[in-house]
Amino acid sequence: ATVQEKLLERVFDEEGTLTVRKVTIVGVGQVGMACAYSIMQQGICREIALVDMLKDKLQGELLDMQHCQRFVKHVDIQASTDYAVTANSNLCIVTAGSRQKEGESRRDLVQRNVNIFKGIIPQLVKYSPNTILMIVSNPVDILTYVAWKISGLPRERVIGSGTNLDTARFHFLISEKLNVAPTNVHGWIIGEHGDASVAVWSGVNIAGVNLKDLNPGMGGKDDPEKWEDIHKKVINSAYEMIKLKGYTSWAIGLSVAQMTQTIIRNQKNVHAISTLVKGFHGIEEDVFLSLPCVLGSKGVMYVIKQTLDENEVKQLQSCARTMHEIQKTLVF
Ligand SMILES: NC(=O)c1ccc[n+]([C@@H]2O[C@H](COP(=O)([O-])OP(=O)(O)OC[C@H]3O[C@@H](n4cnc5c(N)ncnc54)[C@H](O)[C@@H]3O)[C@@H](O)[C@H]2O)c1
Ligand SMILES: O=C1N[C@](c2ccsc2)(c2cccc(Nc3ccc(F)cc3)n2)CC(O)=C1Sc1ccccc1Cl
Repeated sequence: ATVQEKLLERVFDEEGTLTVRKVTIVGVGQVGMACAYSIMQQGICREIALVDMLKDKLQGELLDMQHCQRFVKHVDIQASTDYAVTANSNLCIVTAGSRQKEGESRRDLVQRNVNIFKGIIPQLVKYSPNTILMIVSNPVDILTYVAWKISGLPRERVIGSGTNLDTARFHFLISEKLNVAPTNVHGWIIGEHGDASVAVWSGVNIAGVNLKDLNPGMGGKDDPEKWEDIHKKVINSAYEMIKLKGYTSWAIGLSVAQMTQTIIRNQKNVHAISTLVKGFHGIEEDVFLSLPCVLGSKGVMYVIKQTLDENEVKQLQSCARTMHEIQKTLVF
């Protein structure tokens, strides 16, 4: 087998780049507007459609975005509570959802968001049957599975933002420790987005130098340099931000804009995104978790077949079982 065949599991053959470039964002809250602003500011697409339930907030955000036109490359922005405004989108980003209520169980939150998705996903597919769906709403891995089931779209066109943000925070924290730019820190957080994510320490490298070769205890309990604290900080800093400012927006906005650019421009960059992982690393269930994927204008082109150590595989399979258990209780 060639290196490419050993490295990449093909999901589908590419069909070339897009002509019309339109992105829809559902949910104009803190995250949705950070995504919209980042995408506009980077001139990634020609049209942006905003959808929400709240008419006034929608109208207010539309005006504010339109008043940016003097400062950015031209982009047509439309907003409506009517999904017709989303027609012919290449990518629909879903940030709509409701937050966990005080003392609410995760399962109840999920069922509430499933009910919200039943009102959103079919509308998006009705007006843009060829769209890619990118789910950001939490719990993102389960809601990406729910969007896939409700939409009936092929697996390559339904993705979740997954651990793309977790991995970006991971790179930043390692860059601070090593005094090397985050873009030159290579390594992946995979599996479930959030608290139960899996840091692939065996793959963290700078210029191809594996840090674990320099410190075999890296990521473990008895590591004198306590590198595992970096992964813990990826998780704890999210809670710290919620405590300090009540939400998070800027990093997730830029993380989503980066993936949007890869898709709209068919750039084939690799991102850790939530995708159907059945068949990978011994996972047998229909669950969505994050693995490094090659993204293009038609969605997931390849999944990277990473070499994981026994502990990393065990953690990933545990995430898969958790997802499957919760998915079994959902009512569509
Ligand atoms: N995946 C990640 O890395 C990540 C990071 C940060 C936040 N998030 C998630 O993003 C989601 C949004 O966070 P936020 O801070 O923007 O919340 P928010 O409450 O500020 O915004 C949510 C928006 O969704 C809208 N909405 C609710 N139900 C709707 C429906 N049925 N149709 C259309 N719009 C609807 C609301 O009106 C609101 O404007 C949350 O689930 C949050 O957990 C995910
Ligand atoms: O930066 C965040 N902020 C959120 C947030 C934003 C507005 S309200 C909560 C966050 C922060 C902290 C915990 C948490 N947990 C959660 C779990 C399941 C849910 F359905 C919803 C939220 N979510 C949403 C979220 O996913 C993130 S990234 C994140 C969270 C926890 C651990 C690691 C990372 Cl990289």
